[in-house]
Amino acid sequence: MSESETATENAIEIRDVVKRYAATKKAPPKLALDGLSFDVPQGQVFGLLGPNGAGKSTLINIMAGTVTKTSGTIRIWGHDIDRDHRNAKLAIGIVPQEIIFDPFFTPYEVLENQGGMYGIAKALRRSDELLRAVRLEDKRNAYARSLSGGMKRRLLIAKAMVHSPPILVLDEPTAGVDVELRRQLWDLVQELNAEGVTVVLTTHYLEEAEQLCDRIAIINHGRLIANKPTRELVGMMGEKIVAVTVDREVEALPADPRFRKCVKAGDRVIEVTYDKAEMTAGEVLGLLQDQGFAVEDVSTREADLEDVFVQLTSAEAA
Ligand SMILES: Nc1ncnc2c1ncn2[C@@H]1O[C@H](COP(=O)(O)OP(=O)(O)OP(=O)(O)O)[C@@H](O)[C@H]1O
Repeated sequence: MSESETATENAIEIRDVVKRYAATKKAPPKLALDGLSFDVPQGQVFGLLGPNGAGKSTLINIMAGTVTKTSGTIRIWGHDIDRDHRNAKLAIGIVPQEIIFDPFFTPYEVLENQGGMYGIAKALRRSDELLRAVRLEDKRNAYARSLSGGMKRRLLIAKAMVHSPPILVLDEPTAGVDVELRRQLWDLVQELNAEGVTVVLTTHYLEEAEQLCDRIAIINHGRLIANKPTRELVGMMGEKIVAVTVDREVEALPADPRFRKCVKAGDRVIEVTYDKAEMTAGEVLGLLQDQGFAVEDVSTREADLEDVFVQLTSAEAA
């Protein structure tokens, strides 16, 4: 971080941001962001979630300077992206969704070129250090086109960190990446965060958000519908789910006013969602038995982020 940079408690402040895409021949105008406001506190791993088309990429592209917002303000590390574009840009590193490299550059050259673009003197560049950080030192001089998909993603992260920004934004960092590689990328994100980098990521994998993020904001139709510490969000519903295997095929589902949800989760499996404050798993089983089901097996789980996400986004759609 250079001395000219102003630290604030929030790494990013988003206020009343609206983005309206103009109509094209093929599509009508689209309100992609509808007055979005939230803060990303410094030092956190912050998850930005939402269904397809919610507006996540639009927001990231506005921060990256590739999409112009219609109105509202964004401050990055205290710098307004319109009035102090240069410092705002220096404070953030963005890893885009698509992987684009010139196939004939080596990882080392990709990082050196990026350093040059930021005007970093050759002696001050950290290309080799970054290659080590993303475990690509042995690919230093290979053509970018010969790297695997996961290696390319790691190189993109190194590229976004060339100017040592205090904030790193990753748009779908693990989309289409296998499980082992996903874990490697998670480790990398956690290492960077432990070194003090504030990380913002969008993801479709709710498990990823639940494991990595300190705080999660959910957007839907360009509006904020939740913004809470992950643990609070997951615990929000206080719901529990009990899956009961019964002795025969389920034809008619049992009913009780206290069941939040009751669904058939297999030929002989009934899944009941209930509120821990209202009833216990034992009472659910008792009710099932009263209604003529003999219980063969039972498993329970707490509601997870996926349940919260489905509930919040479907409530909005209703
Ligand atoms: N250049 C554009 N012109 C017109 N409409 C656009 C443009 N880019 C995005 N949109 C529309 O704006 C809305 C938000 O899109 P955006 O890509 O920001 O969503 P997203 O949350 O990132 O979704 P995904 O997870 O699928 O990338 C969508 O309805 C999309 O079709």
